[in-house]
Amino acid sequence: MTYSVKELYFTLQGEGAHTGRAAVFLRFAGCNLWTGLEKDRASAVCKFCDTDFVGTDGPGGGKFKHADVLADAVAANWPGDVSGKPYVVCTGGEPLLQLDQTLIEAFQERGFEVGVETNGTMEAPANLDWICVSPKSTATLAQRSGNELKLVYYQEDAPPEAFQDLAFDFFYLQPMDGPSRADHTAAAVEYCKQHPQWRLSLQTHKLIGIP
Ligand SMILES: C[S@@+](CC[C@H](N)C(=O)[O-])C[C@H]1O[C@@H](n2cnc3c(N)ncnc32)[C@H](O)[C@@H]1O
Ligand SMILES: Nc1nc2[nH]cc(C(=O)O)c2c(=O)[nH]1
Ligand code: SF4
Ligand SMILES: [Mg+2]
Repeated sequence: MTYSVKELYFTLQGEGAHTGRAAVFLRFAGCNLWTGLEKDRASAVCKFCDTDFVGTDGPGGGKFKHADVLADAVAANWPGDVSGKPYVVCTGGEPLLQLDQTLIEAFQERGFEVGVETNGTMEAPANLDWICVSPKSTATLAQRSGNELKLVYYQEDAPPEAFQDLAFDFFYLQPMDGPSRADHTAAAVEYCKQHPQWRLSLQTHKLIGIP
């Protein structure tokens, strides 16, 4: 299968339970909840996306005709002279439109742990090492278990109470970025103080200006 990749780069995981961990970010092109075009944002299921996932023109992006070729490109982005377990975060766009067991195995054969950032509308492959689900508005949640549930807050159609009983190890609220980020942050802080099951996830890469 051919994989369409927007960009591929080495950075630190900025969000959630693995915040601060070195990782290769593999951003797949395309999403099932928004076209990625500004003209369609207001009518999309997911209206607050902070990411350009259209096309294959980003750094390290392109079309990869085989899992081994893409896994080699990811491995080439992991520096050879560092200690610790290599980690790849598959994101997008919606990675589960493309990420399959074959590609995950190809990463693992090269020594990588494999994480995913998904909107949860499709079930995740069974061989992933880390599953982060971030539910969106009215979209039906198919992937209802995993390692972390990271809810962008505040979404009128997706309150934390709708997810608090699902089978995840960690529950995070991530303030919605945009013009009202400060208000969303204050509201998330207050919710976490009142409901300690939930922890705050800040987008730390934005705070320090790394990708
Ligand atoms: C761009 S999405 C790609 C992965 C997948 N489509 C998803 O939505 O989880 C990566 C992460 O950024 C979060 N995100 C997107 N837009 C955001 C925003 N405006 N503020 C805070 N987090 C946002 C998503 O909820 C998700 O956890
Ligand atoms: N540094 C960094 N950490 C991230 N964690 C999740 C991200 C994403 O866009 O999926 C992201 C991202 O875009 N950059
Ligand atoms: S589901 Fe994820 S990639 Fe798709 S529009 Fe929403 S935040 Fe962006
Ligand atoms: Mg991002």
